[in-house]
Amino acid sequence: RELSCKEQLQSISMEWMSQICQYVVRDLEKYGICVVDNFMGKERAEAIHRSVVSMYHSGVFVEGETVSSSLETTKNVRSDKITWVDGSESNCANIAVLISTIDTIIMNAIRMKGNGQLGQRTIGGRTKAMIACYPGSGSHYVKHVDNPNRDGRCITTTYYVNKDWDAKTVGGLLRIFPQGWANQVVDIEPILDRMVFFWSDRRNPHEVQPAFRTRYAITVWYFDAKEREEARIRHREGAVKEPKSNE
Ligand SMILES: Cc1cc(NC(=O)CCC(=O)O)nc(C)c1Br
Ligand SMILES: [Fe+3]
Repeated sequence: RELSCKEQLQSISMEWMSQICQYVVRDLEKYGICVVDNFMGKERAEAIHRSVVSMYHSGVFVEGETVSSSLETTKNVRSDKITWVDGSESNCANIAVLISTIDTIIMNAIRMKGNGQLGQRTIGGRTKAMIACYPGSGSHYVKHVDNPNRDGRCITTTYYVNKDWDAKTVGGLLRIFPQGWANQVVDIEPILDRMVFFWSDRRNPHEVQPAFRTRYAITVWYFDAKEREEARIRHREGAVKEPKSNE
């Protein structure tokens, strides 16, 4: 019988889990960015890749909503296609395990901190998983901050499912411009089974450079409980326009 999600998670050795959590805590607090390779293991990563490709071909992806209010057309700001999943959809069993794994890492990283906080943030809730596809032929996403105006999102987690990706020939780098690092940039190749964690606020402006091959990424945003509550209150008063990317 198929192992339940819970059993699958337990099969992931606790040792691996605590190793990853130590990296996430240390790197997020020291650099604001953490990159973890071989996050789900090759078999599961390839299964997630197959699921995402078949979902893309089934036509459930839609044009990415621009979050910038400027009059530019969508094409100039970003040209990805997206779909939101919670993991219960058909063909998403492996994505459900990915989401549960990220949840477990974030929750254990906070527990490890002991003060119930990660980078002085109390994590409270998350979005669904947004699967993005950059259809190649130069599709990109201009430099932006995920959460410039305190909408509640505090950690961006992005998982890549691109097999045999070579950025030297097909581009598609995630380039982060970490605030406070002088003019250094962090270039991250969107390779299969790579997980990236970074603060969603103004500390990490980032862009997706033009990609010349179909490029998939799965993103989940984790909320800071207090900031999210404040955003809800402001939103109820109608002062804040919620960007589309929040579920
Ligand atoms: C919908 C949406 C997606 C993203 N994704 C990226 O920045 C690219 C990450 C990557 O694929 O390497 N960012 C924002 C602010 C919104 Br909104
Ligand atoms: Fe972004």
